[in-house]
Amino acid sequence: MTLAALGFGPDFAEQAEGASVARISDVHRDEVRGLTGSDQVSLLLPNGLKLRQITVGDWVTFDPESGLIARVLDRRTVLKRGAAGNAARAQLIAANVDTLFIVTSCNHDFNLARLERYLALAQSVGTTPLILLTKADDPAEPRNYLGEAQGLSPLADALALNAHDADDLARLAPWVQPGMTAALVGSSGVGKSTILNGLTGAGAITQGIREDDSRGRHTTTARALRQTTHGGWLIDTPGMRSLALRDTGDGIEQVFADLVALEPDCHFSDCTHQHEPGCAILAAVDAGQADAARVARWLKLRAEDQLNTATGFSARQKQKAAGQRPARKKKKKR
Ligand SMILES: Nc1nc2c(ncn2[C@@H]2O[C@H](COP(=O)(O)OP(=O)(O)OP(=O)(O)O)[C@@H](O)[C@H]2O)c(=O)[nH]1
Ligand SMILES: [Zn+2]
Repeated sequence: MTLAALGFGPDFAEQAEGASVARISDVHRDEVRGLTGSDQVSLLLPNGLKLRQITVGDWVTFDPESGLIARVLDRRTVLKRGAAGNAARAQLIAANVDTLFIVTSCNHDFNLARLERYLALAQSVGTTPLILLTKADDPAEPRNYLGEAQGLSPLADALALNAHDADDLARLAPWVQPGMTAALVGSSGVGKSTILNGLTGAGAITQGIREDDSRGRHTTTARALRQTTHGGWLIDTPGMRSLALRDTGDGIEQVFADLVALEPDCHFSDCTHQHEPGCAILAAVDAGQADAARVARWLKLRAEDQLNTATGFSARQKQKAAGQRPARKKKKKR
């Protein structure tokens, strides 16, 4: 396997300046592992680098003698969420992800608001979203889930599949070719492990570690970078029960671009689109051009993002306040 097949590119090579590099494959409380293309290595954190500052998918330079990490290379993309119990503190989920596989199933898990949340997350970090609807083989479900998911946003496509079916899974091959990285997100029980096992050809070995969490629930806690049979990479992010948005304002604007475009037509510049006279959004709802439920989901998502982002006072906001262009914007254009 080559470094290029692991996703290493000229942007990382330039930063590494010839030092030994590894891609982080596993982050556990007591062990960090990486892949170098030829080896799997055990890595140590230097003083000053905290476990929560690195994540699966990261590229690092390290000392091959000691295994000590020297530096974490600037990420192309990074997925994060509000930490459990404290939404304003960011928790890293995965780095250098090209495609976000947003997994839901054709049953009670299917939830438009949650899908919009994940779409906003994908857009805000510049990863390509793909909605995967599992359990499409369930005969008890007459609802047109695929149609509803495809209708959510022109930014995202959706596929319906049976995660146990090899031919269905083979349709995901274009997103997991050598050098490419996809990450699975979605609620517990929707089929992420089934997709991971199917695409990596692994059985019980990569079944993840099930541990009792504090609430006595069983959740897969292993988060890892695994190679698929197509040569590319897949990151599972199990046990993500909640997804608190922070710092995804850009993504929300893109997912609801049609509504955002109407805002300048509101009579009041600080219109909340809830009761004001002359509101262009309410007018669009009345005229049947906008869906009231979708407008409500948009306002709720935006309020949540603003709250979490403001309390955290992110680096990006600071940059914005200082009149600088956030670095992330530039990267999206590649
Ligand atoms: N019939 C059918 N069953 C599926 C499908 N996908 C997953 N399942 C089943 O649904 C259950 C949950 O699937 P998992 O793959 O463990 O779900 P998960 O998303 O990894 O769940 P966590 O590890 O808790 O995050 C298992 O019993 C799977 O066999 C599908 O497409 N069709
Ligand atoms: Zn308005």
